Amino acid sequence: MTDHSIPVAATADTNSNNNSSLWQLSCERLVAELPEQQFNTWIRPLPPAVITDSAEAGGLVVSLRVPNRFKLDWIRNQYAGRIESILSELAGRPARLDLALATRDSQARLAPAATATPTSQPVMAPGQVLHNGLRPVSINPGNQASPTVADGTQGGGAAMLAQPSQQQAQKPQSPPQNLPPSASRHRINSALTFDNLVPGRANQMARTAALHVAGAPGAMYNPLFIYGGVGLGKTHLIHAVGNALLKDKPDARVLYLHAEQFISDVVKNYQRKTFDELKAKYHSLDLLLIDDVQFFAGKERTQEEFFNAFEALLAKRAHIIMTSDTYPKGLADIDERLTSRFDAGLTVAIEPPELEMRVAILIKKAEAEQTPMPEDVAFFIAKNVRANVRELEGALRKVLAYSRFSHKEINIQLAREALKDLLSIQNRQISVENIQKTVADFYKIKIADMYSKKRPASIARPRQIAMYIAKELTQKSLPEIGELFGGRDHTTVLHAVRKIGGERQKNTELNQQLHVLEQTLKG
Ligand SMILES: Nc1ncnc2c1ncn2[C@@H]1O[C@H](COP(=O)(O)OP(=O)(O)OP(=O)(O)O)[C@@H](O)[C@H]1O
Repeated sequence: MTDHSIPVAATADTNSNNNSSLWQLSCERLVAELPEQQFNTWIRPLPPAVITDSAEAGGLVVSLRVPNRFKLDWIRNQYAGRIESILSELAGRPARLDLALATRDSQARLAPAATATPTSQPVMAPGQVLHNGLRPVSINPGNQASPTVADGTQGGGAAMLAQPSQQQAQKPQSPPQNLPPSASRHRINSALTFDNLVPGRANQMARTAALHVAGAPGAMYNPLFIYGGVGLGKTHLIHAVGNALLKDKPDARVLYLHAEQFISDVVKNYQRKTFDELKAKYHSLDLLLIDDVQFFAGKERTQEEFFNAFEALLAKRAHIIMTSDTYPKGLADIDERLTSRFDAGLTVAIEPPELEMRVAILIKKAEAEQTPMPEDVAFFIAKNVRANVRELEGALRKVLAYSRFSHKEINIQLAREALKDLLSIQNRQISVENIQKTVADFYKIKIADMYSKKRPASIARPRQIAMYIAKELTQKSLPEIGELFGGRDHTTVLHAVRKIGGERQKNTELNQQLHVLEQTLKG
């Protein structure tokens, strides 16, 4: 069902090549990063990954099959996070690793990573698409996941990536376990609901608006435009709306799709000259949930077709919810007649979650894995992993795997060990000095002005922004920060933190600048 390849390819060959070269490129990065012996022991012997694009997972699902339990635990524990971030970076989309034991059948086809041929050796049958929703398979090593089979009737990239294995090709295809029978039609991931979306200040407005739409689509807030940085729960939220509406009205015509799927639909229909089909598909919906519309940038034909669908849907009071990494006016290379329409309903941001919300998310996610998480450990992780919820999940996964692998109970010491790479990277990168330099560069002031007593707004404001970021991204206390800003009083720092934090909620441009600065600092 989630059927396009990486990035959007038209032929089976291109898909396989993209698939394989993405994995090869990641291996090249790992060769450069890891000590030779580690790479040769753990990574080189792996068969090439099978990479599919999964709307449910909100990005790429990278399926790696490992020959034994020991290796599985070790790779999951030591390398999974890094492999995911390399692949995400290379593909320009979130990538999630689905690690599992190789079946006997697939073992026969294991080939060393470094000798991967341009065509991958996938472990799936044609028409099968890896489905792991957003439930990380890797949290549960008891799950010896041969990939769950999802509906592949839409055909397309992922199906074309796969080569049949005798045994699997004969298996009857059953619907994925955690999706309702209609899910393939709606492309909604039933695992992403309001129930398991932790509320907090960071998503308050977006969640409230989304609940409203789910209860009365077509009424208020149409279109609803949700924006925010990576991994903050935008995809989760719009799936939640779809699930809530379908629970109430199972016959509602709802469709979730990633913007790239719309692009690839336009391309397909353009080639086949079947625009009526495109219209029939999109113009008849009651609720369209479309993720990452920033991907429409520079795609004129797509923008035109989306404009038509948009107008048709609004005219019949169908609801449209979009997500993006930036607010409508900040979208580059998208026609203004579209961006102004995006802004015509309600535009809301999702912010990075604050500490308490991060703790609540960790506890909830651990509960879902039937592993109680001591509160002090949740605080420890939440204090150290601030970037976004996806990273928080990654850290949780590491801690759980480490505990399981080492047969030790979860406590702060264990979490510290499990996350030591991550912690050392953070400590290295985010110092107050680094923040001062980055902010000074960004606003084109001298670094010395961070410590000076100068008061013109062009200097005082960046200084306040740097203080705010220092409080957000470091463990320093207010007096310590004040000291590092030319011996200022802690009340000055508190004033800056409150002022910039408050403005951030209302001022989209400032919010955007802060996102850029935070991402830069987090590397
Ligand atoms: N408030 C929350 N409560 C529980 N889980 C959350 C919350 N916010 C995000 N998540 C989880 O974090 C992960 C990333 O969320 P999601 O994919 O929705 O992010 P996104 O904003 O769409 O990111 P991207 O822009 O990279 O696609 C998902 O597993 C999601 O379930």
